Amino acid sequence: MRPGVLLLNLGTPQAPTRAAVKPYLRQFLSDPRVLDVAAPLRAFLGGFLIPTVRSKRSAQAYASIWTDEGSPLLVHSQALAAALRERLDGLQVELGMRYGEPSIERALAALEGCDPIVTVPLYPQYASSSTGTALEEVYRVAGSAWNTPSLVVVPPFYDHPAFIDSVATVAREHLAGFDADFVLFSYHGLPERHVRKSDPTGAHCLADRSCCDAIVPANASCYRAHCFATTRALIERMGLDPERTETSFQSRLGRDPWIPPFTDEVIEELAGRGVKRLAVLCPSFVADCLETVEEIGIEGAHAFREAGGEDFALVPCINAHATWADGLARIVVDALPTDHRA
Ligand SMILES: C=CC1=C(C)c2cc3[nH]c(cc4nc(cc5[nH]c(cc1n2)c(C)c5CCC(=O)O)C(CCC(=O)O)=C4C)c(C)c3C=C
Ligand SMILES: [Fe+2]
Ligand SMILES: [Fe+2]
Repeated sequence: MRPGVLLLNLGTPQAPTRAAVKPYLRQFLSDPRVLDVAAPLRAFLGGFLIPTVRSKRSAQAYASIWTDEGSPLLVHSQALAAALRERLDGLQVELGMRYGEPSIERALAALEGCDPIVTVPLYPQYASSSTGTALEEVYRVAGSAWNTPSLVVVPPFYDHPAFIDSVATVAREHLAGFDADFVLFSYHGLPERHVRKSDPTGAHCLADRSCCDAIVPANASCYRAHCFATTRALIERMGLDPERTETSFQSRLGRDPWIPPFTDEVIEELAGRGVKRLAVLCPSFVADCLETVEEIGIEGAHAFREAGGEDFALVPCINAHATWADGLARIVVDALPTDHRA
């Protein structure tokens, strides 16, 4: 049988309007892997309160980044799927979004008859609220078919050379002529509780400041450990002075403790410490989206200048850059059973 490829990403509203953002937030925040509280509380917070309160501001933020082709996350993810199709002659490549359209169900229906299906969660670092929930949906849908396909799942690629090279290449191209005096690696944040839950020993993650200094069995699925591993690999690959870099976490939501330090606070502190030319990379996002373009590129840049900084450069995500499309094509081919490789 012929193999297929399923790219997974988060999903995005259909339009930058309150009417479209509200059901998107409702679906997203009703996910027990995202809001991991008792079901009645989740139904109230995620199914009603947060979408109601947040949808107006969120729709305005989406409107500020929307393109003629649509939401950046969807546009870049579709471009990556197309670039992969070109490189994987003969393989069917479909994009499935965890929330909204094109859904995982629709993508798997389009891949009917393909076997195996190489499944690629487009998240470099593992989190239950990103990779975990997308894979749970793939297993549910694929598992309900009469002829269940074989699935080959590409593992988190947080320090894979193809990913690290791509981020470094885009950064080098984008920062040519920008003499950064500090580089910030800003990752999507996560509640601390989620980090602790990913530790099978229950004793390692967040127990002390060095828990993410290396990947060990206890933090093999720890999002924070994966993020720090990405930072270490990028510092080395980009030849940066570690003293002129920092890792921080953005986009926190709600009142639970999220993993520090927080990007918005770090950006202001850096300006206060005399950093003038700040470059920011967002290596937990493979595709540019609300969290990179608006939160960092608009809000972060504004906050940095208000606090005394001079120049701010947001490095774009790897999107459908040729280096990344080449690298991902290699990752897919390497994941195929040997009798399917060209
Ligand atoms: C990079 C991986 C991601 C993790 C891990 C993640 C966890 C997580 N997110 C929320 C809440 C929100 N995230 C939102 C947007 C958003 N999140 C990711 C990725 C991860 N989230 C992306 C790529 C995007 C952008 C989507 C787009 O359309 O561009 C939003 C919606 C936007 C907003 O209103 O701010 C929310 C809400 C939680 C609670 C969480 C972990 C528990
Ligand atoms: Fe998120
Ligand atoms: Fe950890």
